[in-house]
Amino acid sequence: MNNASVEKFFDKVLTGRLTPDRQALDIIDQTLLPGTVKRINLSTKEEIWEAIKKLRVRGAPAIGVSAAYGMAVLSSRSQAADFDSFYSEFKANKEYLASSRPTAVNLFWALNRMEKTLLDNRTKSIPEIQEILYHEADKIQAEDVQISRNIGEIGFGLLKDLKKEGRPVGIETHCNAGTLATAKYGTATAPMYIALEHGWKGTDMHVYCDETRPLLQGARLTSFEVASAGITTTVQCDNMASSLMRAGLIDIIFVGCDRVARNGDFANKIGTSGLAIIAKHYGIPFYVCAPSSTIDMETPSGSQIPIEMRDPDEVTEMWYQERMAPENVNVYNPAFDVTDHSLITGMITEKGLCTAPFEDAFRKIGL
Ligand SMILES: CSC[C@@H](O)[C@@H](O)C(=O)COP(=O)(O)O
Repeated sequence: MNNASVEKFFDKVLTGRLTPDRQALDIIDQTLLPGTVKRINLSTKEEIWEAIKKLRVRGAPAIGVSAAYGMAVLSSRSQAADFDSFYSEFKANKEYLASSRPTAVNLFWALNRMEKTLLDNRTKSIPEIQEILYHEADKIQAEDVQISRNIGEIGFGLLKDLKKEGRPVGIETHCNAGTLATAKYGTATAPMYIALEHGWKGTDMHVYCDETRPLLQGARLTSFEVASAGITTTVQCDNMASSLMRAGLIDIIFVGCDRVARNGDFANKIGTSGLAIIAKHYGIPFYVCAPSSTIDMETPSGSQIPIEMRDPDEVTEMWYQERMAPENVNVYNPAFDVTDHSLITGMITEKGLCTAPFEDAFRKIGL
């Protein structure tokens, strides 16, 4: 794939943007993928909340970008006559959007950043502040593109070291930490897209996407993205990871994260910790791709990360015509799990590669 076609691919699947009149968010509805590629507009606070809650837009950085744009759109409609009433409307909208999902820290990070911008500009007129909020959301979006690019360049360095003549580099990933989950390159997928930009062919890599039960982000989203970009792709069920690794097909694992605690423990899509444990057993390098906005120095360890529990129907009915389990059976359905820092080979941030001890490494990159 040449650079022009990589760019065309990105244009098709980009997640966070505004409509031209800036009155609504324009997102791809990820619940319909891969069968239907449909863009939808979100203009009310209820629509934005519902889209995040229902995973129409999902993935930690994309949730943050959407929340920032959401605050800019909602604030632009304010009829408030003075700063205090403008700010109290802002705070009510912020609190409402913050209640959509609990685990990905980027949501709160982006909302707090928008609030700080508003407060830093409190002496300006309301129309000026409304414009500044749009500008800040654009900045968050543009920074996310650059952050993913940097993560991709570092990850690409690791891929280059693994390249051997006559055999693709085997990469396993879990859930979707791809273009759909960010503003452009993804985090866990960024090394692959950057590899294409550096002239690798799609056949130089083989990406193994865990299907990612229960909502199948790996099967529906990552394989769709990566295959659309022309990279050799295979989907396997989550319980096949050990079999893949034992067969010698996996050289490296890249995953994303929803929140990284100060000690390096991190929450990511349910199933990630199991993957890390299996990788440790087989001696396969396990890398977490982490924008610094996902590292939460206020959370000491993984035990303090709030884990979202989701609707039991996602396990018993959601993707099938018939029920998959008896009516009223108990269901355990956490959306995320915590991986212990001892299982991580390295954490790739946009500011450099962090290795244990993680707290020291995070301090060194300015967190
Ligand atoms: C760059 S996205 C990182 C994570 O948000 C991703 O790996 C993940 O777990 C997403 O979960 P989801 O429930 O689909 O929002």
